[in-house]
Amino acid sequence: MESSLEFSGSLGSGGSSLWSRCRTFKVLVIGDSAVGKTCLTHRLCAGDFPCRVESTIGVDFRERQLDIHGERITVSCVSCFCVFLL
Ligand SMILES: Nc1nc2c(ncn2[C@@H]2O[C@H](COP(=O)(O)OP(=O)(O)OP(=O)(O)O)[C@@H](O)[C@H]2O)c(=O)[nH]1
Repeated sequence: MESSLEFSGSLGSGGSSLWSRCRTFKVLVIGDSAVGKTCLTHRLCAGDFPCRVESTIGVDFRERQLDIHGERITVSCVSCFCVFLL
C-alpha cells in the first residue's frame, strides 16, 4: 500500500483545498484457474459481472477510482493464476 499527496487546486483558489489526499490500494487476487478471479475484480472495478469471460493468460489488471469523503482512492487489482508466482 502506498500513499501520496497530490496537488489538486490552483494557486488562486484560497488554499483550503490546495492539497488533497490521494491513496492507492493494491489488491492481489490469486487462485486456481476458473475459480472466478476475473469476475470478482471485474465486479469490483466495473460494477457488474461480465457476461462472457475467457481464461486469463498472464495477469489481469483493473483499476477503480473512488471518492470517499473528499479523498481520492485508487484500487488497483491484479489477478493471476498461482503458477505465475511459483
Ligand atoms: N456460478 C458462478 N459462476 C461464476 C462466478 N464467478 C465466476 N463464475 C464463472 O466461472 C468461470 C470462470 O470465471 P473467471 O472469472 O474467468 O475465473 P478466473 O479464476 O479468472 O479464471 P482464469 O482466467 O482461467 O484464471 C466463468 O465461466 C464465470 O462465468 C460466481 O460467483 N458464480
